[in-house]
Amino acid sequence: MNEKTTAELENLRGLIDGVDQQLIHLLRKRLDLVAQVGAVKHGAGLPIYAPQREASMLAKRRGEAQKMDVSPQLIEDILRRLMRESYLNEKDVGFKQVNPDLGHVVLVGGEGKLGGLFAQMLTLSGYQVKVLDKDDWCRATEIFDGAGLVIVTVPIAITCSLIKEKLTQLPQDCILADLTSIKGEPVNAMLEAHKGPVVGLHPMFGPDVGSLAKQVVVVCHGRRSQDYQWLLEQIQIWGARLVEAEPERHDKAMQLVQAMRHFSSFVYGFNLYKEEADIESLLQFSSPIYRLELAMVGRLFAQSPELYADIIFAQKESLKAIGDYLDNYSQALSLLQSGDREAFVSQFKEVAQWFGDFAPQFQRESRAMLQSVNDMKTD
Ligand SMILES: C=C(O[C@@H]1C=C(C(=O)O)C=C[C@H]1O)C(=O)O
Repeated sequence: MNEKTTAELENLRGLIDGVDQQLIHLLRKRLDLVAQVGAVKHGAGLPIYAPQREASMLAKRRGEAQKMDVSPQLIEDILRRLMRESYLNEKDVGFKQVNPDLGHVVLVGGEGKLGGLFAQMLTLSGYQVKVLDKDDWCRATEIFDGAGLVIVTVPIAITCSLIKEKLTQLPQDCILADLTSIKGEPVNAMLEAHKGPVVGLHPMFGPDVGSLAKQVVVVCHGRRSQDYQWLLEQIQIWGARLVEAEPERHDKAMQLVQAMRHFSSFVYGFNLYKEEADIESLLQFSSPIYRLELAMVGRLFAQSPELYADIIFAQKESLKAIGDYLDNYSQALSLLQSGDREAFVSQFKEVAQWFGDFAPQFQRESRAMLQSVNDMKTD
């Protein structure tokens, strides 16, 4: 590089640094305004997450960006990231308490990660939370006395027996709820053990989400839904979206969404291990989609084997879904073995047609994810 180029670059880079510094000031200003919105909403008992405001704001900013020859997608990406920050900051002000007259809440298994998240959200909403974990059963009568809500969040394998054996003497009008990732058997066990209000919940996210905004919680109604309506409202104030489902329909979906999905991620990792793959060099050669796939598989092995065993072994019907997958794999493999390229292409088209509009939708969604995977690269 000659001196002139160096000087020119230095000058321009100095100007860019200045713009970036202004951005930090603007970000600070925006965070302060959002905090004020948070305080107003908290006072009025409104959830922070306001999807309609977001949609109309994004539409306006996209239009304005376009007029200034700035990519609409760029401003949308930036604003979405900023809005995520807004939800995280909500924890500083706490949440409206929908039912101030409720007695205390007991979290059975509250020392687990998901239990911990619910304990935190309930405490931030003004409820008194007591945790009952493995070693506390000797004090159970005292802990349950006066409880308005009991939430069971123990490993799936022991959920039903624990409910049937240990939760039969709860206060009459106390709400009994669970967070188990299957719903049929736990909801039945709760209905059997307790004659008061019962509701099954399944948070469709892990305990490491920073905020519940936009997350989904499945609700399976048990009994006396008017008595736990406030709890559903409370969860919505945390920003989550509720999806009501019959336990059977939920459990059937879980055979694919959880058991089959996690099991095939497990097999993917198992196969890499058996093949003695060199992850370092695979990463070097990987396209962003492959890296994303490795991230999905790798994160499984960063978590508890017991948790995944619980999820995969939860329903014996999942064996059928997983067996079907193996059959379909073999069938597709035989296409390959027969060298019938035409047949493969026509099978591909048939599946693509079945995906319909979802296929291009998933392509758009993954494009954004792949770009952020690429942004994360540092070497
Ligand atoms: C700040 C608000 O709350 C949330 C955060 C937003 C933001 O960061 O711009 C927009 C909408 C809400 O989801 C608001 O309602 O204006």
